[in-house]
Formats: sequence, C-alpha cells, structure tokens
Amino acid sequence: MALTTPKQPRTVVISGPSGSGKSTLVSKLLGEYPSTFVFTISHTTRRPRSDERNGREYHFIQRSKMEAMIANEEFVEWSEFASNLYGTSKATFKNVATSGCIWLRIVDKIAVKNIRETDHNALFICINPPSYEVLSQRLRDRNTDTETARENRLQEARESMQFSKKPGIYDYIIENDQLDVAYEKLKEILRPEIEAVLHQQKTNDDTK
Ligand SMILES: Nc1ncnc2c1ncn2[C@@H]1O[C@H](COP(=O)(O)OP(=O)(O)OP(=O)(O)O)[C@@H](O)[C@H]1O
Repeated sequence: MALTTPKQPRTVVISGPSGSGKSTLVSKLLGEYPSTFVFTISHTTRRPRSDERNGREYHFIQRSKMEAMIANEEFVEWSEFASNLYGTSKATFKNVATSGCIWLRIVDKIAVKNIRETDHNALFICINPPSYEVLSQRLRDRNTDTETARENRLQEARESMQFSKKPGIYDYIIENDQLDVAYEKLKEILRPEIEAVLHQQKTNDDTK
C-alpha cells in the first residue's frame, strides 16, 4: 500500500541506533520549523522508559490491544522488533495526509525496510554516533535504562550501525559528533523540502 501520494511533500524517515541523537535532532527541527513538519509517533507494546510519556514519544499500548487493532486492520504498517510490536495507525496517518507538511518519522531498521517498499518517494536519513564507545557513554549519561536494557540497546546499536553501511538503504548518513554540526547537516539535506513546503504555504496564503 502506498502511504503517500506524489503531491504530498516527501516523507522524511530518520533512523539509527538507540541513543544516536535522533530525538534530540528532531526536537530541534520541530522547534525551528513548527509549521513545516508533522511529526507522528508510533504505537508500541514496549514499556515506557522513566522519562517517556504516553502520547509524547509513543502511544504505549498493551500487546493484546495492539494485536486486536492489527487484526481489525487499524494499522497502515507494523513490525515486531526486540519482542515488541511497533506500528503506525490509520488514524495517525490520516492527519499526515491532509497536513501539507513534511512527514517526519523516527523508526527502527525493520520499519526502514518496510517503508522503502511502500513509499518510494521517502528520504531516508541515518543518524549514527561517532563511535560505539561514545554511544555507550551517552546511554550511560542519559541514565534512562536498566543495565540489561542498556546492554540490549548496545547490541541492537551494533547491528544498526552495520545495517546503515549496506548500500541502497539510506540516502544520507549523519555522524552526530558535535550536535550543532550534525543539525546543520540535517537542515542542509532537508533544505529543498523545507523550501518547497514554505513556498506552497505562502502560495496558499496569497490565494486566500
Ligand atoms: N552530539 C551530541 N553530543 C552529546 N550528547 C548528545 C549528542 N546528541 C545527543 N546527545 C545525547 O545523547 C542521548 C541520546 O540522544 P537521544 O535520546 O536523542 O537518542 P535517540 O537516538 O533518540 O535514542 P532512542 O532511539 O533510544 O530514543 C541524550 O541524552 C542526548 O541529550
């Protein structure tokens, strides 16, 4: 199923290892361009971390409820990752399709593959940490996980970093060493899409 039409702005898919800085960079973008992007959150059956809130990072949902919604065809796409379900509901997607804004999504590597198959116009950007050691330190500093959860994230991070190097997966890879430098790179990549939306919004305002 195609998730976007050619008339809609390009969907921007952000992925990369846990702790690489995806949320930090996306928050900066939404802060600077509040009317240009529409950021959606996924549903997930994983437990929220101590700093996460339902409806902010994810719609946290019980597995049985999400399975029932999947059976009821209430998701446009879903996948299972590290024993948890993740997905985009049809209700979420409906808001995007009518917004005229760039759809900004943070997804895991399994969803990257799925979206590549469904949305041929999407732009795929991977945020990587400068090194595995730096990532490990940032996750320790963030202090939002138990030791076991952090080990799982680090294991998953190794796989994600390997995955990002495969050809044909990502259009751009940004190494998030200095935050401001990484943010400028992200904006540079997105500049044509941002300008197209701003132009369209101005045209709409002028014709009102
Ligand atoms: N360039 C940077 N330099 C130093 N610290 C950073 C940088 N970018 C992000 N961080 C910090 O690293 C931690 C992880 O960042 P963030 O939560 O944005 O990662 P994430 O990729 O969204 O993680 P997850 O996938 O687990 O949600 C945060 O504490 C954040 O403040």
